[in-house]
Amino acid sequence: MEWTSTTDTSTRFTVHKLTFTKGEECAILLDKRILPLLPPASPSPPTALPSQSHRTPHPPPFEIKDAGPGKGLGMFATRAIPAGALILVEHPAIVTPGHAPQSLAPADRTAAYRALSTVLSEGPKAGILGMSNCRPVGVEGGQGEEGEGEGECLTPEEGIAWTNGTTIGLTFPDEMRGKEEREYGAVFVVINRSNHSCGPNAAHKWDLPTFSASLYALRPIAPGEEITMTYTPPTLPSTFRIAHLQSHYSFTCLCPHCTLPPQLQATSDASRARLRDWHLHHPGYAKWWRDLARADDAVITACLEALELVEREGVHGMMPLFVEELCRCYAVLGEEGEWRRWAGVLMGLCEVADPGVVREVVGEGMEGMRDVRRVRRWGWRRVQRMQMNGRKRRVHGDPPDVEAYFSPTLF
Ligand SMILES: C[S@@+](CC[C@H](N)C(=O)[O-])C[C@H]1O[C@@H](n2cnc3c(N)ncnc32)[C@H](O)[C@@H]1O
Repeated sequence: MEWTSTTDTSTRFTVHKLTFTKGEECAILLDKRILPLLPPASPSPPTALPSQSHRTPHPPPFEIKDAGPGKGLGMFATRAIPAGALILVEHPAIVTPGHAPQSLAPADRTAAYRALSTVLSEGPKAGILGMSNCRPVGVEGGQGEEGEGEGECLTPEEGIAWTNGTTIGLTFPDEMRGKEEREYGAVFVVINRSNHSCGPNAAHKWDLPTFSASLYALRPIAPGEEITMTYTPPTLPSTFRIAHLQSHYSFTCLCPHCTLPPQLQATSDASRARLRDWHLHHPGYAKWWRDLARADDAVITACLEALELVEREGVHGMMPLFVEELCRCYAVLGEEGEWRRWAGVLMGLCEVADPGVVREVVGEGMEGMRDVRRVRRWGWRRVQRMQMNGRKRRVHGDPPDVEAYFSPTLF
């Protein structure tokens, strides 16, 4: 990829164009202080997907088509997509700061956003200007001081950035500490065609070194099914979600999770609140594994219950949290059948989303799958129980402390 310094739109911002190896282009409106910290121009291997090809599957498992009244276009599966599978890898077409340009004088703000499309070649420019814009576009050309209304944008580029911008991580210099200063959004011409659902079946992951995002399935997606993401935290109460989607994206969410009868809506909100606060109300592996006063199935029971709620509410993005806990529990209990079952689920779910967690749980190079005794803390609890029963000595290397035998809460 190649960086081309282009337009200084104000003392603070500049627009850069990045051209990738296959000719895709990205226009980036940046605080100048970030420039030296951008990824090097040379292509680098992806960090997100070490175990698989990081290219969009061929042919792509989706098509873009009309999504029905009021929804505009959407992304639809053209074949079955398994849970965790890669759907698409894409470079952004534009990147913009979330808030800072709003403080610029209208003329500078207009120039900054305008430059985003003018630096692009005709094809990518048409691609970006064809994206959805849910904001009214006000007076253009920097004369907008009086004309600016609520949520109004000065140029189509600004409205498109607001409607489609997906938060990405960049590297920031120390002096840029403010949360708002560090908020950058990227618009992807294909990924951002996916519409919202409060029970989404897909999510995306940003990879800074390759300057790309990977869209992947959160659960199995059937052929013909719409591929959806969430634009708002799905465990918030439905009234919050609906208000947020209306104010930010100008649509009323009519997904099945927001249009339940009142009684069922209250139950759904309560279930989502429980999932959101799970760590406050339920025992977790970290506090349980050495605590032999707690039942062996305490965390497992809680996780299985959580997974039922996840399934019922369609918030599959939370699944890996609980599946990881199950794997760790079954490892210390030395239950090979259950461990293999859940490790297989985790590997599928996290191949794209979080390969690091798979390495931690299953071991480097999946060695735990070949020999479970290589899994960290394998059978520790079982051995301790046998030892307590006088049948076996302590496992080599484990601490002989009293906490290992009794719950700290008993003292
Ligand atoms: C990021 S775009 C999604 C793609 C868009 N449908 C298109 O045609 O390009 C966001 C816009 O799509 C529409 N949209 C997304 N999800 C929707 C939903 N669940 N119901 C109705 N409209 C939705 C809204 O107009 C929203 O402002």
